[in-house]
Amino acid sequence: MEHNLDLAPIARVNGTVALPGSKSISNRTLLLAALAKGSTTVKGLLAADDIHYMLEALKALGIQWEQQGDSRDFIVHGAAGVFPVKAAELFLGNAGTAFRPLTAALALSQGHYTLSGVARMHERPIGDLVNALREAGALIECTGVEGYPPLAIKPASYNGQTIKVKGNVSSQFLTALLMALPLTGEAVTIDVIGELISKPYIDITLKLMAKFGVQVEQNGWSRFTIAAKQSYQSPGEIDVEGDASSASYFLAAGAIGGGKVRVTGMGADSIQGDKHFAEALALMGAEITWGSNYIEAAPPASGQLMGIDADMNHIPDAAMTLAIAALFAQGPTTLRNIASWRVKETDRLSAMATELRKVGAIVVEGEDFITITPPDALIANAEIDTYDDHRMAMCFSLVAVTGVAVRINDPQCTAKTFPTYFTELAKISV
Ligand SMILES: O=C(O)C1=C[C@@H](OP(=O)(O)O)[C@@H](O)[C@H](O)C1
Ligand SMILES: C=C(OP(=O)(O)O)C(=O)O
Repeated sequence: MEHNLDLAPIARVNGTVALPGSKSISNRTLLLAALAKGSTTVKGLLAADDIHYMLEALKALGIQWEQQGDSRDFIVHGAAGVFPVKAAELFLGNAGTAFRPLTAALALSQGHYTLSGVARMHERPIGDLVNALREAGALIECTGVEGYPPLAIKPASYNGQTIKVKGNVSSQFLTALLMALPLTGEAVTIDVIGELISKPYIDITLKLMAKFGVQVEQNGWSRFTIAAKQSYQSPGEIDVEGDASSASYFLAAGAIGGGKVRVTGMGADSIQGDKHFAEALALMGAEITWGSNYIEAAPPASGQLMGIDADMNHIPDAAMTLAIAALFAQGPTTLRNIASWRVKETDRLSAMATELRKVGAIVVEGEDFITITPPDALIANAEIDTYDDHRMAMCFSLVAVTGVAVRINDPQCTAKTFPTYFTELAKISV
């Protein structure tokens, strides 16, 4: 089903948005709860495609879980490190946070498993994770193109005391190893080869593992050591924070759109790196107010956002939102160190450059950076393609917040992480 959404100019935004659950925390928590001893109540789970794929995969692997009525609270009955089902075919859409961690956990699970996804998932690299696991004895076949999904996993004896993994394509490979390796019960050291990208996502992984009773000794960003004989134990109950990447659209709307916008469900105490998006917005001049469980954004006192030149490696998802805020800033904005954009839901560097030009921006697309010079006046009624990328749809909706009409093609792609996005945007549009 493809259609488009015409967004009329939004004169002003104002109000509060209760954020949906964090994608990164939801999928990690589900997997850890499934691998733990005991039952875990997961409160405030995100309702979106990426989490649906993880839930269905866990069910196919024999993990029992129940939703509590119509709420977003789920009880997951952990299987103490062993998936009960020893042969399964899993379909994981385009959910990196399901695909990568499940690959590692299943490679250590002594069964026959296949993992596949949508066409784009089969273009997203996974070779660095597959090779790290193979060196430790895992039997994993790339059944299409080497280095990419789909994957077929067979039972194998595992023998890795030291595992090396490259860190420069996706941090999800290290996250996957960290979450899975305690299943072996052996002491293991993970060495990260080369620069690690997207570091704050590793913090989320380690903090959630600790909640489930597994400690990792961290030596900078290059060595992680897991002591022997640790196993996941249910913490009883876990609250999923609001999604900090989803927050970025509303905070940017507040900075651009003439009113105050507050997001609740995560704030200064959040374990998500994307909370730092608010600092980048402050650098552009926005008025930001932090609470322990909320962030609020309003336009600069001067009324004019300023362009910035900044490294965005720590917040690759929320950084896309800054590319749109740049349209309303004075002077150019350069977002650097974002090569990973090319291997996400689409080639985001190329997609962003193409669509920003449609609204009149002058854009330089580098291998790992983008420079956006805003036009004097945005072109109205641009027809924005979204490339099956939820973040492209959510980002470009903000064009309407400056009072310029815009058409968003295939807006339903927000279902990956935020199916109710456009309803929430309408609620703060006044
Ligand atoms: O671990 C995670 O939850 C994520 C890590 C990031 O990916 P990379 O490490 O591939 O940059 C991010 O873009 C993705 O949306 C979620
Ligand atoms: C990169 C993203 O997703 P994934 O978890 O599939 O990598 C994203 O949500 O922007």
